[in-house]
Amino acid sequence: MGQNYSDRAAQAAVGFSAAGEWKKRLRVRRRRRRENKSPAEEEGRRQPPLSIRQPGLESRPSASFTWESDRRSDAGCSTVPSIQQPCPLRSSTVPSTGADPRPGPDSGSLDLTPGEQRPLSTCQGPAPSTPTAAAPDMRLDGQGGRLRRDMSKCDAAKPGTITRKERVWLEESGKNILGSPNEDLRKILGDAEDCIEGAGQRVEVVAGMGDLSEALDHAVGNWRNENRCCCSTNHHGGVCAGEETTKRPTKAGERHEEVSAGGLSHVTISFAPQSRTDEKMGSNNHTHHCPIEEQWTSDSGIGGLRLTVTPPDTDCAPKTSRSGDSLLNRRGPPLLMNSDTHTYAIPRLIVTQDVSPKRCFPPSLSPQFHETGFSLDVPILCEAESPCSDSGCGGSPVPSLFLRKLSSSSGLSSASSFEESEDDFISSDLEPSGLMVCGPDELGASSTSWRKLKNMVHWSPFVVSFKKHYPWVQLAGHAGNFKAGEYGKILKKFCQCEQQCLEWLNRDSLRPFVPGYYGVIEKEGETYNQMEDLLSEFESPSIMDCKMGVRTYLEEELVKAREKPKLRKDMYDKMIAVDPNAPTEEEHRQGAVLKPRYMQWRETLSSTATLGFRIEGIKRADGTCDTNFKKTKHREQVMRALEDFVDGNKNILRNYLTRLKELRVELEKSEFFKHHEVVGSSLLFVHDSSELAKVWMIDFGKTVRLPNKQTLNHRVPWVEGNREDGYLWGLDNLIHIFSDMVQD
Ligand SMILES: O=P(O)(O)O[C@H]1[C@H](O)[C@@H](OP(=O)(O)O)[C@H](OP(=O)(O)O)[C@@H](OP(=O)(O)O)[C@H]1O
Ligand SMILES: Nc1ncnc2c1ncn2[C@@H]1O[C@H](COP(=O)(O)OP(=O)(O)O)[C@@H](O)[C@H]1O
Repeated sequence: MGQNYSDRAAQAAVGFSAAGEWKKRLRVRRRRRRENKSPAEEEGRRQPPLSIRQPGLESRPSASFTWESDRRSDAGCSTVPSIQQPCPLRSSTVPSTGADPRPGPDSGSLDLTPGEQRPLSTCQGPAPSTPTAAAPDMRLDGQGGRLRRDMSKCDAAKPGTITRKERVWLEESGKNILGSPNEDLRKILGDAEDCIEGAGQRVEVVAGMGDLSEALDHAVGNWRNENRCCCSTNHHGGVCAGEETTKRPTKAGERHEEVSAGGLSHVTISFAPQSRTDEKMGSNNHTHHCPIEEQWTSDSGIGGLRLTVTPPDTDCAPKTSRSGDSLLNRRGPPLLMNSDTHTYAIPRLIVTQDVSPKRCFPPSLSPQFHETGFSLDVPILCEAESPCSDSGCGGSPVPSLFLRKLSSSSGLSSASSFEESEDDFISSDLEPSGLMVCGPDELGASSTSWRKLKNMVHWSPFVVSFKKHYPWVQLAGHAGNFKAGEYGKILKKFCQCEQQCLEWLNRDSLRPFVPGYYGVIEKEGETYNQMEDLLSEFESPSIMDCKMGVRTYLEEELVKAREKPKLRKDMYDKMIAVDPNAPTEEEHRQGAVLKPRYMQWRETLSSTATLGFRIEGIKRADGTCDTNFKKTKHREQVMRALEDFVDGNKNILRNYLTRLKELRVELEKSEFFKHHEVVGSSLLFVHDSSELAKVWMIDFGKTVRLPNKQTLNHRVPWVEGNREDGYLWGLDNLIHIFSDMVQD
């Protein structure tokens, strides 16, 4: 902790270079490419099919599983728990098919996963009647009416077993339920967590498999954390375990888990509401919110896992169920064919190099801007400025206390805020270098200045080995913005705008596509938003950050730049590092540019303006990183980068494509998305050698709520004033590119 950053970086560098590990990996990777082998083939890392059978079923009520497959994408449906012997965990009231299973506020208990009680419907059996329309080849199975199964692929010989080819999904959300055990449990626990947020409740989780304990640890850790509250009611967790009849409350913060020989783990987690307000959170005005309907109704349907929530004695219970979101009702938006021809108007404030000198600015503009160029007699900001004051978090009343980005002065301390990590690896330099290795080899021990650090993180990924068993990579964004959290969580510098977005998004239909949000936390005098670490479920993940939309600055940034132009020397420096001829003569003279000018230069240089997204950075499983995509502009260049990212693996491409399409469906339905201008937000792509491939939306620091009832279409071209961001247009193009690559 007391160690200064340069010492630790130097130490890391020594170990790093000595091992020569990165270079070795590079060589292996190149060889693999030459031989056209996947990393899995090369390393023989594919997991053998794992078979877990529950002994002692007779004495201990549970469902049994046979886990037939390795870990795959949740979209791929290839991880198949087959329910061998459905068996009630305890006699509880299971709603009949199609019935609303939710209790009234006074009911004693709610079983969110009624699946264990019933066998899956057989191929021969009659389809249960259901209020929801079913396609001819589909019908509801017997699991409480909210789980759907494609019966057309059912194996007639083993009707109760879900085969590899089949797809089982939640009717309401369309989400596949097959996935890795940890993922399944996390989902359930995540749901429970949200219910708990409403008020004090008792949540019982019965995990039918011993190897789920890590996920339990994760969730219980989350719940136990007293700082996680994002509502005014503070909870403390008392956790006990064992047979239902031997539940014994323990001290808050403790967890006892009993894992039987058969691997059945039954954990009861009780949360008692406290009336006091969390003093720590006092400065941040958290509003208590009731759990919304989706959170009550989104069960997992996983046999063997059971979640029982005793509803609070409050009026927060949901009133209506979500309906009409069936997968069957999904509609795909039209594909855009000629994305490259799409053009957007460029606001007149901004001068790019190829703009005709005759271009003139409207008289409404500040006198600093006129035909002859900028008279740059405006203050020069030698350091990057916080967008929370300059531009970011636009629209939100953000006190300057909550800076989203670091100012130069706070940089060094923020860098050292990674003291929880064992090694800090910072890769090379301001100079974009194409393929970069995520190692500190090039980083001299003398590179202590914040300026240097900030730039390095700006231009190349920041790899941090959190104490918690896995490395964490910050591919893009601002140095010092992140800090290690508990296992599975990261802390990002507090930004009220982002907080509000994450809170809403965690209750929106987009929830599966955003990091879980765990409230505000204070650590060492700094305030952070605590969120899910999206890398934690992967092994040696490959990561890509794609910034979405046709515009990377808020409309209000333009307005501000006109009213109070500020010159940015740091942006000028970044500009000439890429292209010394990019600045105008005037800008050269001043050695500075305006932020929107820089941002727009970046947009037109890359694919942002022409495709509605751009690649910010890629980190591959072998440790190599590349952030030199500033000039990746054309479709073919993007395809090459993507090809390289997935190492030519079509299954991964396919899984990404499925996930992107699912995201698009949700975006088109989302209330949040309709009502927000989403600028500077990224899609984080993560996959690993098991071919698990997921995409999430991240970075909502410049996602701004629209006034009154204004809504956006997110596809139509932007003209200043309409606030359109081109997010969906970019996603359409991305999907189109992935589709073409899958078909190729
Ligand atoms: O990527 P490079 O070329 O380094 O440019 C960066 C990114 O556009 C940042 O966006 P993001 O945070 O999405 O990565 C942006 O922060 P904002 O999002 O605050 O606009 C920075 O503005 P400043 O923070 O003002 O420097 C700008 O300098
Ligand atoms: N929830 C998350 N889980 C894992 N990695 C994340 C998460 N959020 C951000 N990152 C990493 O940090 C980088 C920067 O994140 P971002 O939110 O864009 O930061 P900034 O606001 O500083 O631009 C991303 O490219 C990604 O590598």
